[in-house]
Amino acid sequence: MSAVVAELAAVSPQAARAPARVALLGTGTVGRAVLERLASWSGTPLGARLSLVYAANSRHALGGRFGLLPEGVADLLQHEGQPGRLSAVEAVLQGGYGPRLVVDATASEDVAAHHARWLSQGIHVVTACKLGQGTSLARWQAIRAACAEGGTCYGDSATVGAGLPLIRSIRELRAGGDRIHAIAGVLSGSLAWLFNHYDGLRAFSGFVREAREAGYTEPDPRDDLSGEDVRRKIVILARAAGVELESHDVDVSSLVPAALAQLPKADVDAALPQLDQPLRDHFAVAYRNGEKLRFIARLENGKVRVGLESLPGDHPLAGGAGTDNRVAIWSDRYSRQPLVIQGPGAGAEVTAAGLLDDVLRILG
Ligand SMILES: NC(=O)C1=CN([C@@H]2O[C@H](COP(=O)(O)OP(=O)(O)OC[C@H]3O[C@@H](n4cnc5c(N)ncnc54)[C@H](O)[C@@H]3O)[C@@H](O)[C@H]2O)C=CC1
Ligand SMILES: N[C@@H](CC=O)C(=O)O
Repeated sequence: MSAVVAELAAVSPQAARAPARVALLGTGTVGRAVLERLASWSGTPLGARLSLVYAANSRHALGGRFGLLPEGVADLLQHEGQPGRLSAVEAVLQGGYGPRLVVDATASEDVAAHHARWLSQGIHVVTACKLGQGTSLARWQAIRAACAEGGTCYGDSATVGAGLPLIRSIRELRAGGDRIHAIAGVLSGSLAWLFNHYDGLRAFSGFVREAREAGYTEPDPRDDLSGEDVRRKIVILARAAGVELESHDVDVSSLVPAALAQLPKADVDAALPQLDQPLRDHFAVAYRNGEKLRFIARLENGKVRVGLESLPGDHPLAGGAGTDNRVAIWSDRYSRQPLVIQGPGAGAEVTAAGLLDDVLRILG
């Protein structure tokens, strides 16, 4: 039982049994999968623990004091949703006894900027978005301080590895007295998928479009290809490991040519072929050396770098398939051979499951 639920139980057993009141922000690739998973819990003990009282995307919002049926939310949002304001979230979560939670399935800076405020007001936050903990050190510190102030939890498992037990393992090693010496690995599911499929023959841009259609990339695929998404993830892992660095301390080598980086989002798709020749060249060199291309993040001696590497086929970080993330962690107890964690690192279903696992962990 979490501290918050234990406190509620002490005040009123009715309060402790009340379902948690949940607001879901974002009904895109990940948000839709959250709704599907919630719908699959309907009529089960898991379903009885949560009541979805608010859902919103960037255009519409929908509140239901007595709970919304997850299976009907997408339709209702489109036909009956009203323009939403983030300030409405606190009001809609008020009332009733259950713990209050926001699930952030957006990639929105505005939403991330609200995390600390909600946490300090007693609202737990569970997020797939890395803009809360993976950007400025000041915001990361504010989130930690707000958790302490509000007696709340920040569920961040889905921010790195789409819910793989990465952040948790690092925290548990440290809680057991270990120091983290180094972390290295593939942290991008979309880039893993791209380099597991790219054959140097077909256009790289075609693979990028496939990865986007499959829901592996960020809403703007340049966030993956530029290494920005990986920057945020390694920053989150580094801070969890006790290295409190700033985002700009990370040395990132982007795959995005300058001309493509400057385009408005609407023009990106047509310009993706700008990636093709540089990637063909990288691939040709790696192929001649019998090596594989992998997009790697490394934290070593307090320094962090992110970029494309050409690795021997039998290198420990060259393995994996599909969207697999593969991360090696060296610590006091894993000093010769690292702890290696591998598994799908992108995709709607695994990410939604990671988010809802965090929700259940918080409810205890
Ligand atoms: N797709 C994946 O495999 C994974 C994604 N993530 C993260 O999950 C988040 C969502 O990703 P996707 O679902 O792929 O993106 P998406 O673009 O498909 O969906 C984003 C949703 O957020 C909504 N939104 C934007 N601003 C909002 C606001 N102010 N209030 C309410 N809703 C708002 C949009 O309308 C849309 O419904 C991102 O932060 C991403 O980094 C994390 C792990 C894996
Ligand atoms: N775009 C991200 C999705 C998960 O965070 C990735 O490719 O890993």
